[in-house]
Amino acid sequence: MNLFHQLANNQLKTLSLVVLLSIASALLTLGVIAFIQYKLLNANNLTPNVMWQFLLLLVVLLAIATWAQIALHKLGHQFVYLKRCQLIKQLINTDIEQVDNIGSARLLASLSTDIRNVTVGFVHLPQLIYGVVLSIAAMGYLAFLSIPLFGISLLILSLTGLIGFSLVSKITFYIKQVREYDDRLYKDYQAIIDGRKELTLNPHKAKRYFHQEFAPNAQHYRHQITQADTFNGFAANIANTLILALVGLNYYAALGLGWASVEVASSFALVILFMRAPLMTAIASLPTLITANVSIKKLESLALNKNTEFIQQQKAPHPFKTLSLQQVTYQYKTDSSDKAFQVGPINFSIKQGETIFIVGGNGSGKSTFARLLTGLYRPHSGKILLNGDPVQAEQWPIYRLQFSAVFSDYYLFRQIADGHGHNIDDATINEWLTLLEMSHKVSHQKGHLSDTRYSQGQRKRLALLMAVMEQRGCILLDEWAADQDPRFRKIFYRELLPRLKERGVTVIAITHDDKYFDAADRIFKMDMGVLTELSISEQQQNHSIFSHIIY
Ligand SMILES: Nc1ncnc2c1ncn2[C@@H]1O[C@H](COP(=O)(O)OP(=O)(O)OP(=O)(O)O)[C@@H](O)[C@H]1O
Repeated sequence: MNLFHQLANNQLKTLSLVVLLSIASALLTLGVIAFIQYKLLNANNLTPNVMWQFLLLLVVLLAIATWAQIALHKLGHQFVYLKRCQLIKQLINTDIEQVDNIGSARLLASLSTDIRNVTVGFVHLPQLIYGVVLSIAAMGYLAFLSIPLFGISLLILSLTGLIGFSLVSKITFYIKQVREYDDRLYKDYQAIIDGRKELTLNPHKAKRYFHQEFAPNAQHYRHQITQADTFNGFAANIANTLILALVGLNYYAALGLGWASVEVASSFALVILFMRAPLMTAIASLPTLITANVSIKKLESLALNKNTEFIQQQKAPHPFKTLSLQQVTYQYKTDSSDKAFQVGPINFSIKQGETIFIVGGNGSGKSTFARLLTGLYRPHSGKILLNGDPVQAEQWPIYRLQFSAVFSDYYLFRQIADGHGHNIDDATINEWLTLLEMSHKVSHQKGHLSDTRYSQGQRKRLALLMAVMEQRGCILLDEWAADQDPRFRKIFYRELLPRLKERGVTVIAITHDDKYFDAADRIFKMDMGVLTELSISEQQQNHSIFSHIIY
């Protein structure tokens, strides 16, 4: 079983202890039955001494059973904790292209649903282990009591197992479907939460979304889970009926056919009835265990990076001096027959301290180029040379350390840290908060911003603060000024960019602000994935000519 494999690989010692304790607990349970049978059912034996022995047996059983349960619960929760940490580290180490392919809804579904399913599976694992161990031990005891009656029991229990097995494959099928619909429901939740403004303004659209998207998915989910539960209930009822049939058959074989004495038949009935409850609980726990297994497979299907360690920087990267892209191409994957968008072949060279503007129409490939340049996407062909040396496959994590960025879909963290993850001194943070005209609004303590709930323009200023604080050689800004008011836009182009240049920082800014094109040392134009540098004369012409060239 997959769940068991993973557990065994991770926690072999504790798992062995838990299995031993479960066996001991099951054997002790049978010992209690045998004790009742041989000592308490005999009036001559009923002395205080025997009762003390009985009490001692019960106390030992209680202690061992409790120990087994606690050990297994601890083991299960420890496994889930480790799995959760491992998954997050894998996600951090996974290429952004793969993360984009999976999509945030599917990832969130896995991080919440799959982890929860695995947890629930573990909570039920003790019941399964206990039920199976007790049944095996009970069968051994039955064989000891009477071989012919044991033969009948084995036959009936094998039949139960066979029917159960065929039902389990059906239950597994439906549970897999349920998990697929979980993904779809997460997508719907995300659309409804992210699109809440649009849906609030247009209740008809909300109603349509509900009926056409959400409700069918929720109904399919309900259908599949009902099927899974129905088959599981059927499996439990069949097991229950066959066990009761076994009791009747046992009496028939003993008394009707004379295969055993009435005492042996009664002992048989007692053991079988005693075994019934744990066995039924074990069967009832099967769907949760199947679900946990489906979830583990689902987590594996995300194909996250196997590396569960944070990428360690062996040595500091060489300071950025020159960067050059030679014949670099990148093409998106496509599911449809449409030709996927491609950028390149791109030839692009820059030097430290230059201020570069990238201009181009919507969808021309500027943001794709930004991801390629910063190493988030890897070229499909061509070479990237840093300080004259080609970047090798294993060097991408080090290469990325040259850049900090504010992408158009940036995320604003509260932690302020330099490029090595260390705290920044307050004076440097305050200097930039003042330059960004945010010092009256934001405070910070121990490397944390007091808040991040500001206007779009203000949040972007804080994102720029974070990028500058990283103190990397090259800052990439994707339409940073688009959310700024005209006054601050001017400050950005006329004061902040020159200040960064003075400090030797290379700035690559994607922009549509033709009014400030003179703030750039060089301007590149992206058009349908092709990047070309504008000549000096083109750069010196007024912005109306730019609008003609670019748009
Ligand atoms: N994840 C993706 N999968 C497939 N194609 C994509 C993906 N992201 C972008 N594209 C395609 O790449 C093209 C370029 O997108 P990109 O975001 O680079 O343009 P842009 O120049 O930054 O546009 P804008 O100015 O509107 O931000 C788009 O037309 C789109 O078709």
